[in-house]
Amino acid sequence: MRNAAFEEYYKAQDIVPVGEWEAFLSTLRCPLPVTFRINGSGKFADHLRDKLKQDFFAKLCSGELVVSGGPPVSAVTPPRQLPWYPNGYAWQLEFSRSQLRRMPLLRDIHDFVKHANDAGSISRQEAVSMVPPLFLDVQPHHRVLDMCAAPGSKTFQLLEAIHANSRPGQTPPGFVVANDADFMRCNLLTHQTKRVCSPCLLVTNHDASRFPVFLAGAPTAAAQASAAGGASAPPRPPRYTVRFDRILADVPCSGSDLGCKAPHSQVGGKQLHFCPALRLRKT
Ligand SMILES: C[S@@+](CC[C@H](N)C(=O)[O-])C[C@H]1O[C@@H](n2cnc3c(N)ncnc32)[C@H](O)[C@@H]1O
Repeated sequence: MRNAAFEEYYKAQDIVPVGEWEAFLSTLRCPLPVTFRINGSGKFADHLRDKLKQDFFAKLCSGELVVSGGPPVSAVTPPRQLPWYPNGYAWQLEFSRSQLRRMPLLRDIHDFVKHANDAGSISRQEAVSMVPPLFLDVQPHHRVLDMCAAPGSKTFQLLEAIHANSRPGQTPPGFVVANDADFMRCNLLTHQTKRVCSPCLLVTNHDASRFPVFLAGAPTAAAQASAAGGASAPPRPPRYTVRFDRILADVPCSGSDLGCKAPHSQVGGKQLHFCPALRLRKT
């Protein structure tokens, strides 16, 4: 896992002290642990968390492991609950491939997580990616704009916050506008977020640097009466510009092949990978 161009690029950024260079590289080479989040909007979320703990993780910690054939495998790192994530819904698993192959209980856990992910009751998501929506402290009445939203793991969390504490069948007053400049990725975004089954979501396909102004009309008494089958021609409600209470701009990483969909800047013949309009760059 060496890439001369990558190293040259990062050295040129001058962000890693010389004495920490090797530690920096070896940290980058460590495989990421599997992390996942139980989807809090599902009505079985607590049940799922307890099942994982009791049926799988408790057995793992009590050493009930059968190893099938071959040389002994290294000790398994116990699953770790991410302590900062609410309700004990986020977990981290660190199994190597050989452990997974040789230990039936680990295989069962792996399959369970995979199927629960396919069914929409959990989401595989990196731990760092779970953090921004938590910091936004979204409340059910908030109007939220997720500017660069696809494939939608953070949108999912934002919607969960909008629906927090709502009773079954109740529609919260807030909403999330999830936007992405890439049409195909908007498709992915719709697929991912439809698992929340929320009427409080609008998916849009715009360049976030030229995001259109949203107009809304306050429902007048006449309009409400009309909707209820009363008056025939309600007057047009006054228009106002929608202001968002929370905005998430999860702009593309500088090294990501997703790239910015706004025009790139050219400096000295080199293309700069950042969103000029968003004035943000993520490394
Ligand atoms: C880091 S990803 C977003 C990940 C997403 N927030 C999540 O948690 O699943 C960045 C996204 O920004 C989109 N994008 C790039 N340039 C954009 C622009 N000018 N306006 C809106 N979206 C843009 C890309 O298509 C990509 O889907």
